[in-house]
Amino acid sequence: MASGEFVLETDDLSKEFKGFFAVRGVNLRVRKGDVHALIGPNGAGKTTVFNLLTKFLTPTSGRILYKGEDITRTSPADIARKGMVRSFQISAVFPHLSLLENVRIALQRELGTSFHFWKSDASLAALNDRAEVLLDAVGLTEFRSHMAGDLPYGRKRALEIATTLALDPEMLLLDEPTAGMTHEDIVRITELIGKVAQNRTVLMVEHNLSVVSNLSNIITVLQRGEILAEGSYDEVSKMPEVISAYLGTGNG
Ligand SMILES: Nc1ncnc2c1ncn2[C@@H]1O[C@H](COP(=O)(O)OP(=O)(O)OP(=O)(O)O)[C@@H](O)[C@H]1O
Repeated sequence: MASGEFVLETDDLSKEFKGFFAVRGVNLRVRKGDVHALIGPNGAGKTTVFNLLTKFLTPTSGRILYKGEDITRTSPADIARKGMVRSFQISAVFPHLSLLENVRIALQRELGTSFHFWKSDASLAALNDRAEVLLDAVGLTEFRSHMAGDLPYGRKRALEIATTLALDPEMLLLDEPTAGMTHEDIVRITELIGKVAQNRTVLMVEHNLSVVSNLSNIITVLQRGEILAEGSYDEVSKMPEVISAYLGTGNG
């Protein structure tokens, strides 16, 4: 169904690697305003689905719709322009520039600025103000003059979120946002995602189930490339088929 209710939909999406279906017949429906998590045991196909949605991979068959529009063959850059942005991969952090400069560059990129426009002092000041607001939103104001490369890992990811937010995406795709983080960083980034999700739609692949239960209102569980279950965390975590998939004893 291509209605306004769903921001992102897949229609019988499949990806085959030399006879092996990493993703098979997936019909994903991401509702506007939801924080939707994609979970599943190792090898379930989460990363492949994510890469299909963000156009890092081409589907073997099926369609992807963004706000009702077929984007199956649209380039990642064009999709970003339509408002769907993948964090952590797209937004490069420049290690030898300060945090403020990193966010400013992202803002300039978003605006597709002509050089001349930004030559005026007023527009440069406006850019600085917006960069400060974004740094504040991710809790990095006190580090604004530090070089990005000097930041610890968790804060670097927060900076990446700030540069992603500079694009003002309607829909944010997060690929394992807490991977490799310390407990303290996880708490901080979870809070941050909760905050930035307030006026957007978020789809995230996440291994940490406590992060999933804290943040997402709907969860799709994948197993062997197919959707096994869907529902709230409370619902899916009680389903015997989900429990057995996670215990590695499920036979589908
Ligand atoms: N490029 C590829 N060529 C061949 N097989 C692949 C390729 N990419 C993924 N696969 C296979 O597809 C299946 C799904 O992989 P995928 O990485 O999507 O799973 P995942 O759910 O993200 O797993 P994990 O939790 O371990 O990251 C796996 O069996 C994997 O070996």
